[in-house]
Amino acid sequence: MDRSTSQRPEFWRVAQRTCIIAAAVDIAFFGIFLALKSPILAWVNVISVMMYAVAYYAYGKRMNGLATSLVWTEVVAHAALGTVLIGWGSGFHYYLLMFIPALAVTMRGKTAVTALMILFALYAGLYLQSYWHEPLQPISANALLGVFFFNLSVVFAMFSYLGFFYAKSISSANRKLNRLASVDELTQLYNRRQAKALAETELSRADRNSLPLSAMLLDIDHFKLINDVYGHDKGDQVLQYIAKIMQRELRQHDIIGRWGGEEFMIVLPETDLAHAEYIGERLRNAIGSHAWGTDLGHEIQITASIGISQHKQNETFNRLLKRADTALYMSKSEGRNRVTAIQEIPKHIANTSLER
Ligand SMILES: Nc1nc2c(ncn2[C@@H]2O[C@H](COP(=O)(O)OP(=O)(O)OP(=O)(O)O)[C@@H](O)[C@H]2O)c(=O)[nH]1
Repeated sequence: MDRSTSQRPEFWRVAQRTCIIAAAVDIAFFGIFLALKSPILAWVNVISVMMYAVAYYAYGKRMNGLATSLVWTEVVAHAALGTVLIGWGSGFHYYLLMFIPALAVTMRGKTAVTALMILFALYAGLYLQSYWHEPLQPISANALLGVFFFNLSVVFAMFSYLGFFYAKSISSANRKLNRLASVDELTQLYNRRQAKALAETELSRADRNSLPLSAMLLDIDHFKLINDVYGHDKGDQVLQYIAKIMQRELRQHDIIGRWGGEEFMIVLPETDLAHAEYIGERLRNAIGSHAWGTDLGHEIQITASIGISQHKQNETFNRLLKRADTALYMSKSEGRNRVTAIQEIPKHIANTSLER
């Protein structure tokens, strides 16, 4: 039927649920029209209930096209018969209006415009028919008023239900999009863009409140070797598990982001250099002491190198990160599996063109 809803099973679940509501309304109508001595309309409702039962079953079996056609046929036929038999004042035509949002949401472009025009023609045609012709089976004015309010209430309730459903789908789609835009799929940590944005917010907060803050870069040692020897999947598993270790070892409000392939960036608010170094050691130990089993049946040693620096009042995030990066470079060049915390870039490194 459409492209937009084909990937949204919840849409079809709502359509299926609507069949139950509609069938319940038709059962009520069966009683009402028998009481009003309108047997034709009463038995029309029995056929409607049967159609909704088949549509419900078809939605359950994912025969969405068939189910939707049945619902369409029932609503159009019911609205037309109700209007022709007891008049426009019955309010049966309101049910047709429920197709406006349904069509606009589920169809696209010319198909949607054509379907909406057909719906308009049907609605206007029904009005003109009742304008030019008297109802075939009129009921008393009071009964007509009762039927009108019943129909109005049902349509009101269904519109509200659909409105809440569409609003819920939009906000859940937005949440998914935001998540996709800010989270790294493999590790479920913040991606680089989001980690940087959050880090910059924390930096301003630290500046405003004169609080210490440290940044840490953590890079897995010889990761290429892990991929080469044990395969890319094993490499992915290692990245995922290291993300878990970091989440376990760090505080809730620390920012952990995947900065690049096998490199992670961590911002530790309200943490000075000495304390950040202690946390870095704790992380390094947790990674190094973990039993990393392999499919080959033996364990491998995985280690990480860490570089840390503390934020200076009013400096940019890039400057802070540059020092943490230099510290990481020092950890790597001094043999890896170590933590280096610096507050100034050593002269002998500053004088060389360090580009990592
Ligand atoms: N499995 C996996 N590997 C990745 C991913 N992203 C990057 N890598 C790999 O990470 C490796 C990084 O290699 P290098 O930059 O040479 O670093 P290294 O081998 O860890 O060496 P040192 O950092 O110097 O200890 C490369 O082989 C990348 O292909 C990923 O998402 N999954």
